[in-house]
Amino acid sequence: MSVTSDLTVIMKQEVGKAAAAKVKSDSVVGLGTGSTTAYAIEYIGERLRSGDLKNIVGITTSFQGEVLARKYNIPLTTLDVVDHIDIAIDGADEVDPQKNLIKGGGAAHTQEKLVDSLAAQFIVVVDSNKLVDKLGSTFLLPVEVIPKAVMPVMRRLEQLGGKPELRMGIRKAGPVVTDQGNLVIDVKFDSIDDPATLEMTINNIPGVLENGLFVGVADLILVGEIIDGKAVVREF
Ligand SMILES: O=C(CO)[C@H](O)[C@H](O)COP(=O)(O)O
Repeated sequence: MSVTSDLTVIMKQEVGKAAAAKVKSDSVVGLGTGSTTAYAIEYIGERLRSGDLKNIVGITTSFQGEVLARKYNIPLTTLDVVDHIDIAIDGADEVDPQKNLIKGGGAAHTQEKLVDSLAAQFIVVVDSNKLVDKLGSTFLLPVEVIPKAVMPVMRRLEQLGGKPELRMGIRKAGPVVTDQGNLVIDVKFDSIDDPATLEMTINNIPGVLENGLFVGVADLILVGEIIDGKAVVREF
């Protein structure tokens, strides 16, 4: 492992721990997806085990989150059963200064947007590499589509100025299939000037389930940074 990736892991751990510390007893907790949120889930599990945290239930956003929640003995519920979520913790692929996000690096953005946007407080956990001045600078925008809609949606995304490509699996011959059984198109936009409009425009294309722009959803961003060789967590 390189020095850079070691530091990234430390930032992710610290920010996950800081988010887990914000969970209160007797609450419903949205559990996001990704390697940073995985640390938050682990630390929530540790707090439950030590007795520091009591009587919480989690709502997961992916198969990955469900496996982790079970591993750390976090009781789970669903949106069929509860009518509110007190706090949600989730990662992001890009965060802009207005707290708008690109998500979906793990192809889980549809369930993530459902859970994160219902939470009274949505906390985003990222390392400092995820901060950008403008969304779309470093990461492609994920769009979940039903399988039959791939080609028409790609053509429409091109008309909108994007360069779409179907997400292919790593160590899998074929496309990535989401937890809902759909496919993901990743789109490069040279410049996302108006994320709110683009989010709505893409979601209006027939066959699109959800895209990875999260505009006006996040309440608090926790950023893991390395300062003078030490991991610190900054909030904004
Ligand atoms: O949106 C997501 C999954 O769909 C993740 O939260 C996002 O990709 C960040 O993941 P990581 O913390 O592993 O960098």
